[in-house]
Amino acid sequence: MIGPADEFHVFDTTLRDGAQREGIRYSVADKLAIARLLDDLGVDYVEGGWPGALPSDTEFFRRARAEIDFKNATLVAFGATRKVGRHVEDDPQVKALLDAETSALCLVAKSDVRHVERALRTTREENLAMIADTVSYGVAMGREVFLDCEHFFDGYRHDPGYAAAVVGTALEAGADVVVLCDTNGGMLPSDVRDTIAGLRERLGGQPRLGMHAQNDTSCAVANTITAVQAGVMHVQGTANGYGERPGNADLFAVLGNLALKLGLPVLPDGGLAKMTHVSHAIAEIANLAPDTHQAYVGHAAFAHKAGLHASAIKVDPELYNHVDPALVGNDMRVLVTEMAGRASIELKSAELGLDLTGRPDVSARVTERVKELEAAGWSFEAADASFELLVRDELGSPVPAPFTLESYRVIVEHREDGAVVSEATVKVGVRGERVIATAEGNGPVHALDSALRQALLPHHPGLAGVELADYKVRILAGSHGTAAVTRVLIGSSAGEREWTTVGVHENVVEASWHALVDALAFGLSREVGTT
Ligand SMILES: CC(=O)SCCNC(=O)CCNC(=O)[C@H](O)C(C)(C)COP(=O)(O)OP(=O)(O)OC[C@H]1O[C@@H](n2cnc3c(N)ncnc32)[C@H](O)[C@@H]1OP(=O)(O)O
Ligand SMILES: CC(=O)C(=O)O
Repeated sequence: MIGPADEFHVFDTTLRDGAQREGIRYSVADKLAIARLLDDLGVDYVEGGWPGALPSDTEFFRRARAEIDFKNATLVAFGATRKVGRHVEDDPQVKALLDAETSALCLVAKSDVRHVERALRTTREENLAMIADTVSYGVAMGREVFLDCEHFFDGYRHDPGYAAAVVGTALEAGADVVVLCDTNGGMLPSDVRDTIAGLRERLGGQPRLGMHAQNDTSCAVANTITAVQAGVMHVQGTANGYGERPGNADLFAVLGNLALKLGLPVLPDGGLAKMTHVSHAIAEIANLAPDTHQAYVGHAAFAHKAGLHASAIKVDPELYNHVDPALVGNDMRVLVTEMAGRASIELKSAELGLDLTGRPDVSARVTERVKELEAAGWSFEAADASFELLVRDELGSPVPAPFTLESYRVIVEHREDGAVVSEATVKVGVRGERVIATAEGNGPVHALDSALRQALLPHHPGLAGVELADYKVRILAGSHGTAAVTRVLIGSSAGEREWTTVGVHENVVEASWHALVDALAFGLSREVGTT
């Protein structure tokens, strides 16, 4: 049923439907940057927004014309069919659409008779005339015209004859593709399959159909793939599934599935491998955290936690990956947690450059220590640096401690004027010298960090480049009669390099101290050697 691959369209609506997501507010510069990323990825169409409705979209089209030299994509302006009772030539919104000077237009039209009668407050015939007039006018103006049939699936269920008449009218008027929209996002794949089969039977021939799926049942990607299997030759989607309400079909999952499962060459050579980068770059521009667990492109899309998975992956990564992560520009990772077995430990160590081949004693001891520590509240999943220190320890080549601790002390002072100041004193041995240093900070950990650096810096100048970038605390409820403990994760950075360490103790300051000392020791071992 899948049509010819060279006729297939990938139509991105990140800048139109994607911008309808709560919390997203793109500037014109953001939109231009996203359009460039999508063009570079290799989609066929980029729907840029609604000129005439949003002043910033009008401005976007003006600047895109002047500033972007599209290599792969055609820019599309979105708008509605003419207003009820208006001549299409006199409709200011239609004029604004044409003034965007794109070679392609996407018109939204009503295809559910209930919307025609209640929302447009007009007749069935007038709606068909609005569609025919606007499509044929766009075609006469030399534009490629797509028609989005709003609420097509609900409309077809309610009155299949009318919904099919809308599609037929648009095709007769010259629409290049008529897009069936699940606007309320309530369909299941079986609804999509049966509706498209019924529509094709009514229309006969090879109607050029597309699919636009909202994600209200979490089926938008599945519905899009089903529509392709049912014969549509144009798919719409948005980067990371951004869109109105729960969103739209995630374009990256749609593309991954079409290319890697159905063998459709949906992107130019090399495009698929750009998906992970493009997904994350667009999330950054949208000012949203990338979804770690997003299919294909999420940081955890190929992250394996269970020991049994790792033991098979060690033999052959294909055994537990549905595709090679490199095909979509992603990486496989092995996570070390209490669910790890020896294979997880060996794979993770290899990832960190530590070869445990021929050292089953070390893998076994590390596995045992990880399980014990995780049971006590430690978490190595995000703390690769602490894991590496532990493995080096068991390998007999520990990272040298940059100092020996005599004692530390922290006080928190609440002053009469309401100011709260922390002060820390550390007494340490560094290269045979006893050093005492005191520092203030805006919190106890900051004060400790400052005092420790003050003591160490003259002997370890490399520490100057190490920064504390993140600090996370979690109280873990005690189990089996034990007291609650505090887990601290410290994220550190030096230039481009970042690492995380973990500390656990009943006392938050002591937990922080463990994470801090490991952070500095690890940083020194990487940045400036340990001498
Ligand atoms: C399913 C979708 O997501 S489609 C994309 C929807 N996107 C947006 O709505 C974002 C941009 N929208 C806007 O800026 C505004 O809604 C505008 C500029 C389009 C219209 O604003 P207003 O003129 O103030 O009208 P309002 O939004 O209240 O109502 C929409 C009007 O368009 C009419 N309309 C709705 N769909 C269509 C259509 N397919 N064809 C023609 N007219 C339509 C409505 O009947 C209503 O007409 P009325 O003014 O005679 O009552
Ligand atoms: C056109 C569109 O965004 C919809 O029907 O959902």
